[in-house]
Amino acid sequence: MRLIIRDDPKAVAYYTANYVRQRINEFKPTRKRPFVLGLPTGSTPVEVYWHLVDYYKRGEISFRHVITFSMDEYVGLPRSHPESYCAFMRRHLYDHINLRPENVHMLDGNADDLAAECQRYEDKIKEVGGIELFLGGIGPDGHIAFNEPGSSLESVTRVKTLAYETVLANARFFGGDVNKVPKLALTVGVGTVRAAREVLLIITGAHKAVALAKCIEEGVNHMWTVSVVQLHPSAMIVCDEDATLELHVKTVRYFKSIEQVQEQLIGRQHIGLKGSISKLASSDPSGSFGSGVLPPVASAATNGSSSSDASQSSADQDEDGDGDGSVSSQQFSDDEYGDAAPAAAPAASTPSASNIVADSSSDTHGVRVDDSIAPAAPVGNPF
Ligand SMILES: O=P(O)(O)OC[C@H]1O[C@](O)(CO)[C@@H](O)[C@@H]1O
Repeated sequence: MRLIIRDDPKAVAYYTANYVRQRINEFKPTRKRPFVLGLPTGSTPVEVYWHLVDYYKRGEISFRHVITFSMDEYVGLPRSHPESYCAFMRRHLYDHINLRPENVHMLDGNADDLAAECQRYEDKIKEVGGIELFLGGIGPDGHIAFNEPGSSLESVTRVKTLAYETVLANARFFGGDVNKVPKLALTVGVGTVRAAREVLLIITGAHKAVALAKCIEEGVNHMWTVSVVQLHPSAMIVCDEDATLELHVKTVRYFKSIEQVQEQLIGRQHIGLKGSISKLASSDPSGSFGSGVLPPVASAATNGSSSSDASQSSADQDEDGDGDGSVSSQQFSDDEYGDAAPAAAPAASTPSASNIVADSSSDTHGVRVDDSIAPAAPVGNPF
């Protein structure tokens, strides 16, 4: 497992969005070989989504051949309700990028047969070849998706009763009224997340510090379902300093030093995704640590790829999947099948990462944008 520690939630979002962009672009998805992405709701990923929207609008990424699966959904809440996870995903991401509607998968918490709906979801994930990257958040009680304490670590998509702690935590989205928070949800299982080829968790805030400590410093335990990432061969947690408050100093130093040593010994340019290493830095032919003084971890502004190295911009993706290489930027914006993908929101209503303001009192999952450029947030007609 890798633990990436950044100063604050903004830097966490920036790192994570860059990582997702690089993973998708490096994968070079095609129609025949799409990139399958699992996505969370909650306040933590909001700024990640706005960065991704921003990258899409700048032509640095395409979602044309990306298939998404949302992690969970409340039971019984109409999809048109602003706090349904369907509405949330549309508001913050889906309505602003070029995902094909048929590639967007969400659980239906109003299905007549909830068990059948969960089975349908699992079947669909298998049908598309499994999830390549599962982006996840956690609750303060250490749940991943809505897999509350005590969930089977082998669980798959199912109906779950929410823990009181989760209901309390989510009451802020329902005017602070716990009675308005749905008590049941559909959620992918712990096993569903584990089956993904890569898991990336974002954890911010002091209120999640105990959960992070349980996840990293103690054993795999169904009472802290996030701890299952210890068993995953390709898992990464990106957290902020506040979330490390309950970790031992030694643990924090250890994970920070890994990043620093790698940068000094290998060089940022030689460290690929998933921590892969192409070669050692030529500036240190002896392979030694030199003076032993480690360079500081770079700030968020220099982390990840720059827009110019956008890991083979999405324009490099082979649109028809026949392996014949790149497409032009014109092809990039066309819809080859005429089945108009969700149009990008007009510039005036586009969320911009640079305009994001922390606002824990807002009802927009703790983040708001300058009203003059806030997304129109069309909600209602679910995919
Ligand atoms: O990011 P927040 O607002 O703390 O919420 C995290 C929550 O969102 C979820 O992703 C629910 O979908 C859970 O993992 C967790 O309960």
